[in-house]
Amino acid sequence: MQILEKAPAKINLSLDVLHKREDGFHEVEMVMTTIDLADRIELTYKPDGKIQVESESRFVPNDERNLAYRAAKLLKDRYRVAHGVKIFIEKNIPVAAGLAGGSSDAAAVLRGLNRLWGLNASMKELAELGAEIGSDVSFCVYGGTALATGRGEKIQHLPAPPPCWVVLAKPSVGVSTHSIYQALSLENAFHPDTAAMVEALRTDSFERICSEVGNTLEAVTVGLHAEVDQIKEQMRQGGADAVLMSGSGPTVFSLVAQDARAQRIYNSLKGFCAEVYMVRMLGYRETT
Ligand SMILES: C[C@](O)(CO)[C@H](O)COP(=O)(O)OP(=O)(O)OC[C@H]1O[C@@H](n2ccc(N)nc2=O)[C@H](O)[C@@H]1O
Ligand SMILES: Nc1ncnc2c1ncn2[C@@H]1O[C@H](COP(=O)(O)OP(=O)(O)OP(=O)(O)O)[C@@H](O)[C@H]1O
Repeated sequence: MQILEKAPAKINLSLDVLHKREDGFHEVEMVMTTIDLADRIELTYKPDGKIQVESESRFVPNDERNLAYRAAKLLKDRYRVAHGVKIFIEKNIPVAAGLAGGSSDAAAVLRGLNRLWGLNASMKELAELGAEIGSDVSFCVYGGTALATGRGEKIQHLPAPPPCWVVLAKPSVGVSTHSIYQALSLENAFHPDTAAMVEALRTDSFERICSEVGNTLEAVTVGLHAEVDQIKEQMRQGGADAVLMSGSGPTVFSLVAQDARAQRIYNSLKGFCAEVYMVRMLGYRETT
């Protein structure tokens, strides 16, 4: 038996860091939404009880360090499952990019194995398990559009943004989320207006969404990788409606309403950056 799951990337429309907690994590307020740039996860039943991971990508580990493996192991242990699985990951989301690629793979494995192994766990239970793997996994279990608080694991669903193009470009550097949070100084940091972004989504206002995008971590990553600012400037000059770095970066995305303008920004970045994508928002969540 085989099950296919799509594992979409996320972007942070806004990301505010409030303070550092005693457990070392930071309290955040993030508005996240999924986009149509996705890994494809193939789950094949294995009767021998083993978990095996395969991927053709040279950037992800094919062993227990893979977040997809960790998701399968957690589910197997917690639900005392005797079955096994072969997990094949078709990697399309750039790695260490601020797009939650690994987290989304883990979430897709939780959703897919729930079906393959017939566990009948609710989405809420899967999201709670996901939080044990990483801060972005709970959001990725549902996908769609949400306000994420706590360290990112407390999810409140929001309406999908109005349809538009998302043009993304990743500079050729990888970024460690841990080191960006470590380098953040909250004195004089920029704080986006989360409530205003939530309101913009609730009132379905593309203009307000565009004027409220903001990310506390952006200045830290820009300080380390000037390419991030160069890409932002190029997108602005191309006429993007909004431009922001996603997560801890270094990927920069722009929101563009007009088809021709999105295509022009995409073409202009292609000559400058190896990894450029032009995709639609997904916005809607998993409901089963
Ligand atoms: C940057 C974002 O991707 C934005 O969506 C998330 O905040 C990070 O999510 P993630 O990659 O799933 O993060 P985790 O794997 O849980 O944590 C990686 C590292 O980031 C730091 N971290 C992460 C989340 C958070 N709220 N505070 C933190 O300080 C911690 O140092 C942690 O060791
Ligand atoms: N299935 C996976 N896909 C991608 N990376 C993985 C996976 N499993 C483990 N990793 C490791 O996790 C690290 C971060 O990868 P990932 O692509 O999830 O980062 P990210 O896009 O910055 O995520 P986030 O936005 O959640 O911070 C990489 O160094 C990679 O080796």
